[in-house]
Amino acid sequence: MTNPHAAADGAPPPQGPPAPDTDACTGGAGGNPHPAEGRAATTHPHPTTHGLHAHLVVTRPAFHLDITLTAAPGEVVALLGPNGAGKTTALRALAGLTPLTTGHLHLDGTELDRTPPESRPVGVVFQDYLLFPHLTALDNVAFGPRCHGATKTDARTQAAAWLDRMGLTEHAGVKPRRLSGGQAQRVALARALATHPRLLLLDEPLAALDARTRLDVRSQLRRHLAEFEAVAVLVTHDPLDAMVLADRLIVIEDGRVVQEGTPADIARHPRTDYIAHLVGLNLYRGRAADGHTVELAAGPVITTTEDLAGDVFVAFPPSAVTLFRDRPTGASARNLWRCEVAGLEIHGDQIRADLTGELSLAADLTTVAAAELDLHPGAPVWATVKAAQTHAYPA
Ligand SMILES: Nc1ncnc2c1ncn2[C@@H]1O[C@H](COP(=O)(O)OP(=O)(O)OP(=O)(O)O)[C@@H](O)[C@H]1O
Repeated sequence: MTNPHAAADGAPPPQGPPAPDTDACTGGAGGNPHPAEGRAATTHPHPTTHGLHAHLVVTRPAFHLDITLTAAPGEVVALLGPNGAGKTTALRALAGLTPLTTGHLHLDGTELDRTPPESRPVGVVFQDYLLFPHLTALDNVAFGPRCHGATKTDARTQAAAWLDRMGLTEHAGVKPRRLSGGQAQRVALARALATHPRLLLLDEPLAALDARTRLDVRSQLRRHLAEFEAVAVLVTHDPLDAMVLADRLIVIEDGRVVQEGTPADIARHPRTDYIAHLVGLNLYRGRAADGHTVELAAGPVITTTEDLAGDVFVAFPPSAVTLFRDRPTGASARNLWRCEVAGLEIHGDQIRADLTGELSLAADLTTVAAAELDLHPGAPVWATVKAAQTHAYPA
């Protein structure tokens, strides 16, 4: 983690910085962990409201990012998306490390488009923390305030208070190599917050932690973010991090926003295969023909309980699917499809069967049921889903 107050917070470049100390902050000497791709410096006041208002356009030979991003002070927004979607590019553009090809970036009414990273009121926590290896936890945190003009004593007093808030007082004199992943992550967060940023950027902040530590740090981070009064933008691959930490999710695919909303809304109404997969739902797009019947483009029909017209999505969880080896007779489910097992994998304490055929879908069943049905790749099966267990909504 570091702060792209770059020079100001003086985080080290990843490949190993010159050794700064808390007195060594001289506007750029500290080094930026992710060198800016170039920009001139100016800050223009702009009469927009508080918070973040950004239209980020970055064009590269093989990639085009074009997203609009707004967030109110106190709001935590997660950028979620598959590899290569443009999340990091968006974060770097917000930090000033990647220049905008076009668009704008306003924070609390000030235009930052051309403000260099070290002059932006922005704090960044990177997934690999990027703490100065030769400075103690206290001096890592004190570096930001020191660069903002605090005396050495003041900077250290502020840093001590931040470490205390993070529950790290007893580690204040420890160098990063002697900190656990979770502790280093909290020092990194303290270092970003110690400069009182108006925009906090977190790049996969929990990715480097093992599962157990991740659980603890996730709940601590949630608490700190709840207390943070400015805008926080989080980049993650992990839907759980996004759901737990963010007030609002912005899903990016191929450089564009494909869906935006509260975690609950996105989990219930996924609009792309990527999101449906993330939240563990089977998702189809079709046309509601007579209210309760949705005709899928690929052929089959799904019966739902919702009364809709026009283009719709239909979703249902793998746990709603019941499998039979022989065609069921007198089954109450109105949705019945002839399928074949394409693959089987352990999914928690269940077996997940991937099915192809009249409809492609995932079905969850117990290991006992899988054994009784003698499921194996290539096995023919009948899949049923009750209409009441499907959920349809306008596309
Ligand atoms: N400095 C760069 N120069 C040229 N292309 C780049 C650069 N950085 C990223 N890209 C490309 O831009 C696209 C978006 O990358 P980006 O890292 O923003 O995606 P991401 O959503 O953060 O992905 P991941 O989750 O894998 O980190 C990718 O195609 C990537 O290869």
